[in-house]
Amino acid sequence: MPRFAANLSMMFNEWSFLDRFKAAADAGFDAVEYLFPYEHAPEDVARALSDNGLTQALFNCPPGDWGKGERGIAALADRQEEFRESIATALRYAEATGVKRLHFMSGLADPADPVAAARYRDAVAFAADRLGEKGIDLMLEPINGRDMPGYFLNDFGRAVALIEALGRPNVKLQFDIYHRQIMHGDVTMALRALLPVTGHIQIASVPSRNEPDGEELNYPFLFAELDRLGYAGFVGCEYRPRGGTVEGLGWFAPYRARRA
Ligand SMILES: O=C(O)[C@@H](O)C(=O)CO
Ligand SMILES: [Mg+2]
Repeated sequence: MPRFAANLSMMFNEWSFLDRFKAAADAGFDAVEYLFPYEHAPEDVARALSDNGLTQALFNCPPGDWGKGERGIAALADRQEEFRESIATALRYAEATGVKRLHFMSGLADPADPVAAARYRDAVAFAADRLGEKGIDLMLEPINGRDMPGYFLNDFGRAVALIEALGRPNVKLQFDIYHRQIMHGDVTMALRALLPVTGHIQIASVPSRNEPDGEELNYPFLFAELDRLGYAGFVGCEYRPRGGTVEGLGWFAPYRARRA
């Protein structure tokens, strides 16, 4: 059975960030993920995890100035120093939370620009080395251009080609099924082909990005397929509930972990 991680950036928004951990545990999750923890001290995040018996599945490195529209800085010109600092910051939170995988966003840049491509590749190699020293995997996540117009890493094939070209065992694919379906479709065959390089999976219905309980994709089939493939990682529930988060957890009932 897949091990689900509640995404606290999208789910449980009825609670303040640090209270979402308890809400997720009460709902039956034993792992959480989110975009960014950086508005909170590392020790406060660590306490929210340990108080509620939760495992930190994943979070993102700082993305540049999110409020001004930045979506990562890895492929951007003249941001190398800030990028390196962002990795150091993320590693401080990784040490506090015990997370074993981190994702950093590529940024908004033309994928055909050779300078952006070289910067991104250098950034991945640099971060892979820093994370590898701590036993942490680096996730590369292709994101669809409808949700994030102008995003550099907007193609699964390109992400996998880079992972294979770099040949570093701790650089892996973040396979967000929602993005995959919008960008390329053929989800099941892609899971079968790419599972060896996949380090994290995320889910949502398509096209609404709500609960994974209908619309274009048959999630019960895909969850069974992950079991058939022997996927042992986390499945991040990165969806926006249609209404109340708890009220929308009907899809989760058959998979809910038994909690004391
Ligand atoms: O799919 C997404 O949007 C996220 O996983 C992410 O990291 C960037 O927004
Ligand atoms: Mg995602």
